[in-house]
Amino acid sequence: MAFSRQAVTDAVGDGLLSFPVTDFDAHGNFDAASYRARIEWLLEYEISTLFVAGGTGEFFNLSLDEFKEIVTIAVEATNGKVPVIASAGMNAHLARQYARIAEEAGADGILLMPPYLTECPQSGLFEYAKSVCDSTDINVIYYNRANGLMNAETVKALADACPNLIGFKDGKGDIQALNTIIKTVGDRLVYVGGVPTAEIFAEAYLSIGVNTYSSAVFNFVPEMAVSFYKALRAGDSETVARLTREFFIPFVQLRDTCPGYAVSLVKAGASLVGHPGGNVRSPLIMPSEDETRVLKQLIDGVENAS
Ligand SMILES: O=C([O-])C(=O)C[C@H](O)[C@@H](O)C(=O)[O-]
Repeated sequence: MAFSRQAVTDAVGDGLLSFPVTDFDAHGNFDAASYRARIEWLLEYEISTLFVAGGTGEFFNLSLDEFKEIVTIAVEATNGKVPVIASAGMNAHLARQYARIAEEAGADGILLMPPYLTECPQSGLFEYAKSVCDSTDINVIYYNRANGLMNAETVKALADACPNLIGFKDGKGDIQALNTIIKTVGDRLVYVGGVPTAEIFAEAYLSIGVNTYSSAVFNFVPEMAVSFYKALRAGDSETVARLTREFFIPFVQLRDTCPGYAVSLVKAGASLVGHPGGNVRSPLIMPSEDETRVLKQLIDGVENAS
């Protein structure tokens, strides 16, 4: 852990958050050299925190050994420039193992994913998250998504019980529920916008006090992603509206044609801009040639405009 708890909290709560894809070679194996080069490239841009092996990094498709290598490389390549957060999840037992690996590799925290597959009562979600928080000294950010949605009372109880819980990442986009959580728990936690293609929600997030979001498109249009974030925070609504119209709305339309494209299109985009990371692993699939052509036009559009 290279940063103090306060420094990690500040970084996660203010600035653009990068969620790199994970590099695979032509045989589908983790490609360490390519991944290291990707992290070094992304660090040339203005980001506040690096979240490795996240959803966009195909956490759900990685072995424990690959996870360990990914976190180790990310910590080395980042070299204390920004905090590194790695994921943890699947079930409480495995999540504690991921947290231990992340901590030993020098990560500053974990993004705790919802439990795998099963429906969960609020008290069970509380126990799941608390057992992981209790097992580690590093910071924890809970990812509120899918079957793991917590209500305001559960988040509040968790924040009271776990001093190392520093943040709450929304992955649902239910503004009423998120606003209730923020107003109930207050500034004890930092709040992160984290729906797929979070930029499409960024204005709504900001209006209720969520200053940061995870950017997957930062993987292939980093300059534009940083410009969008800066325009948002500076109140430049004209730039925000233009980029939303010209890039994010058509991107989200393409994304919504196939489940999993929030990740697959990002991998395709990385290849298109000369930073290939191989193909996604199943159960995800890569976009077709026609879809990749549409994506290329969107990328060319923002690159020509900047
Ligand atoms: O784990 C992840 O990759 C994410 O939380 C989500 C993405 O970065 C999402 O916000 C996006 O697609 O922009």
